[in-house]
Amino acid sequence: WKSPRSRLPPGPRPLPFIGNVLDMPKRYAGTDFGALTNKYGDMVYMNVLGQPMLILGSHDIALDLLEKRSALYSDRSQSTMVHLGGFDWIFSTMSYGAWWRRHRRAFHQFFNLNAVVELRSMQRTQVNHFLHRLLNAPDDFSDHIRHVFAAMIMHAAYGIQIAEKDDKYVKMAEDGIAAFSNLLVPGKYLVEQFPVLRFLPKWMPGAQFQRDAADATIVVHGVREVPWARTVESMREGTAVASMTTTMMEHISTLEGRDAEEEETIARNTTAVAYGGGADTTFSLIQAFFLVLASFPEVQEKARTELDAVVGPHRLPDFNDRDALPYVCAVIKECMRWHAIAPLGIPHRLIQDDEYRGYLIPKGTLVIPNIWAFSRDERRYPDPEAFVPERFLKDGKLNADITDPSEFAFGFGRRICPGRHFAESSLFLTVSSVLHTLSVAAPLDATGKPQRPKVKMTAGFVSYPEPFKCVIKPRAPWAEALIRANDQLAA
Ligand code: HEM
Repeated sequence: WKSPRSRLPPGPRPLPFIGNVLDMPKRYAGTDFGALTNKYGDMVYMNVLGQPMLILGSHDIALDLLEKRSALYSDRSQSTMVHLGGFDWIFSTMSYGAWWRRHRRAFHQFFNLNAVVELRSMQRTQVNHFLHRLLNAPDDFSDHIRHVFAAMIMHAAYGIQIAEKDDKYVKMAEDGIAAFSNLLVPGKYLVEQFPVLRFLPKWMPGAQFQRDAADATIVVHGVREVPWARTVESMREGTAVASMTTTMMEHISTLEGRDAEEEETIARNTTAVAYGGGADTTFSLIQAFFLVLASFPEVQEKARTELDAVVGPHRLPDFNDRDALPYVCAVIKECMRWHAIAPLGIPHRLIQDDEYRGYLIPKGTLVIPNIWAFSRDERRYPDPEAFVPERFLKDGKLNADITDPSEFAFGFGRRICPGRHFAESSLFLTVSSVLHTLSVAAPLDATGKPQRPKVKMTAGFVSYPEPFKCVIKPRAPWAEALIRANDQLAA
């Protein structure tokens, strides 16, 4: 016979009242949780202020629980602050159930593998603008990366063409992400542990959370209502560009009563979620890609040899070239492995007691896949801190025996990222076009020696490389001419 506690997976001993609060990550969550995995094994159980948590240090266990048992492991924890701040329409935070499923289905309709093909010509136009901006103002590369993915998503969701600078819709969406992240800072709001506090009136001392939540609700309006209303208005005027919003509105116009009302709510919610889910994540990966180029010059050399042979100097690479560009594809895979964009994914919540490998996993446990640790698994990826695209290749082709990082970077099971096909096509076009036309190098110091940027990633739900400098130039006169010929952006 084993006591219930000894049947739980191993983990650090909890302290009275606070449990394992002191064992929570202090800096970069991937490495801090990775250290617990090294000590206790691939399943680490903790209890933080009454909330059970299970940290998964192995990709195989994540697949066993979050994919094979996804009927049990697809819920999310509910946050009082997200609710009070008016953000509970974001379906990535919704409980597992019929309402979430309807959102997910609506979203999937526009971003599934076949549907994203429709978005390719828009992506092409945006990447051409991006190359042109890099040519005109190379030092602002980080702003251009943010702009290109913001432009793609605003176009796909609303048919809105954003301004070159200080776009008001992008500003609203960014404010929304900031307000949402602020509400979710771990440990910031006591009301998360003691939901009864939500009844404190706003003016009471200690009710700052009420005021913060009220401020957030104002931002929500900008994210969810303003771009939507603008597109509906342009539909009335007959000037709307085809988008997720116009297609959904056309369908809604065939419905009546409650059906129409519910579908419209779902449509507003899913269009507004696209920016929050997609802009930061893709930005983070391309930022890491530029860091790689400035840090490992040999990668560019090898990619160019492949691109010169397959694409040549008279055109830009396109989606149809993907199969003929295994090295470029391996660079993208290695970027996704080397830099864990969402190091802990989004935790899944277990809806009933479960047993796995002889351990009890209690109902309500938050299961956290340590995606960063999966990407550092030395059995799969020897010398994991090195940037080696060749690890994905065998005899000049992609090697199907090596785990593709997109099998864990986008999460798991029924909650797997529904924007992954769109993300992957955006990444391919951006990476291949930059490699084909531009040279990205480390800045030189006073003695003319390259100053390789420091590789440091930010902590947080989405992790980015810390700001760095690089020198961007056209790789040859033909490349500059090609960029200018393919894009009419004002100089
Ligand atoms: C490289 C880019 C991206 C990465 C690494 C990424 C990663 C993730 C991860 C790890 C999750 C959590 C999955 C889970 O719970 O197991 C997720 C969920 C989600 N992602 Fe992405 N994502 C990316 C791009 C996008 C894009 C472009 C969109 C939208 C167009 C998007 C929309 C979403 C949404 C809506 C969810 C919530 C799904 C749900 O809870 O049902 N993501 N993503």
